[in-house]
Amino acid sequence: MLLLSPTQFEAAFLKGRRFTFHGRAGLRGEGWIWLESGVGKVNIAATLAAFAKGRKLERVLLFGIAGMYPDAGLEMGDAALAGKEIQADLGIRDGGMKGLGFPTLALEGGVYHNRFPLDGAFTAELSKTLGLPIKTFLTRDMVSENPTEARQLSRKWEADLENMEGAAFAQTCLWLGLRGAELRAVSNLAGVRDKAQWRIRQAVERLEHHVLRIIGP
Ligand SMILES: O=C(O)c1cccc(C(=O)CC[C@H]2O[C@@H](n3cnc4c(=O)[nH]cnc43)[C@H](O)[C@@H]2O)c1
Repeated sequence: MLLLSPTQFEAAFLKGRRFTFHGRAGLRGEGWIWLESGVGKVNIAATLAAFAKGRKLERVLLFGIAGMYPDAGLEMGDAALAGKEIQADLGIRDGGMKGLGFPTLALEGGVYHNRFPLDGAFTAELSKTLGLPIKTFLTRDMVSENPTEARQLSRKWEADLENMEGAAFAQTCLWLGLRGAELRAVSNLAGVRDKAQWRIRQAVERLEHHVLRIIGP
C-alpha cells in the first residue's frame, strides 16, 4: 500500500527505512511505502503521478489533518474517511465547472465536474474496520480565514471537513485507475486562525492509531 501525507509531522509515528523521492521524505515498511507529498493540490497530484509511473500500486491512502466545518457531527481530534472530495476552486463561483460548461475529468466510468468520489469498496472496508464515519471533504488552495467564510463554503457544497490536497488526490486516483482512500483527523475549526485553539497533537495521535491498524504492527 502507498501512504501519502502532506507533511512529515502528520506521519511522525511511522518507522521504516528512509529514502527520498524528488527531494521529499520517504519510508519503506513491511507491505507499505510512505511519501511526504508537500502541501497543496499540485504537490499531491504530482507526487502520486510520478511515483505511480511504472509501478503497480494496489491501494493508496492519503492521511492528514483537516479543519472542521460547523454541523460536521465530529469533535476536535476525531477522524473520518472521505466518501467524496469537492474541488471548490475550479470553474465559476456559482456553478463550478458545470457552470463553465466543461467536465474536469471524463472517463469511461463517468464524467466529473467538482465532485470526486474515493474508492467505494476500499473506503467502506476502512470504515468498517476502523469504525469511522464517511464524510464529505472539501479542498481549496486558500484556507478559510474566518468562521463566516467557512460556514458559507460548507453550506454551499454541503461539506464537513476542509483540506488542501484531497480533491486533487481523488481526481488523480480516478485518472490513473488507482484505488484511493482518504483519512483525516480534525485539528481545528475551519476559519479559526488562532493556533492556540488548534489540537494538532490530538489529531496526529488519532491518525497514528488508525494508520497503524491499517498497516499492522
Ligand atoms: O494559518 C492558518 O490560518 C492556517 C489555516 C488552516 C491550515 C493551516 C496549515 O498550515 C495547515 C495546512 C495543512 O493541513 C491541512 N489543514 C488543516 N486544517 C485545515 C483547514 O482548516 N483548512 C484547510 N486545510 C487544513 C491541509 O490539508 C494542509 O495540508 C494554516
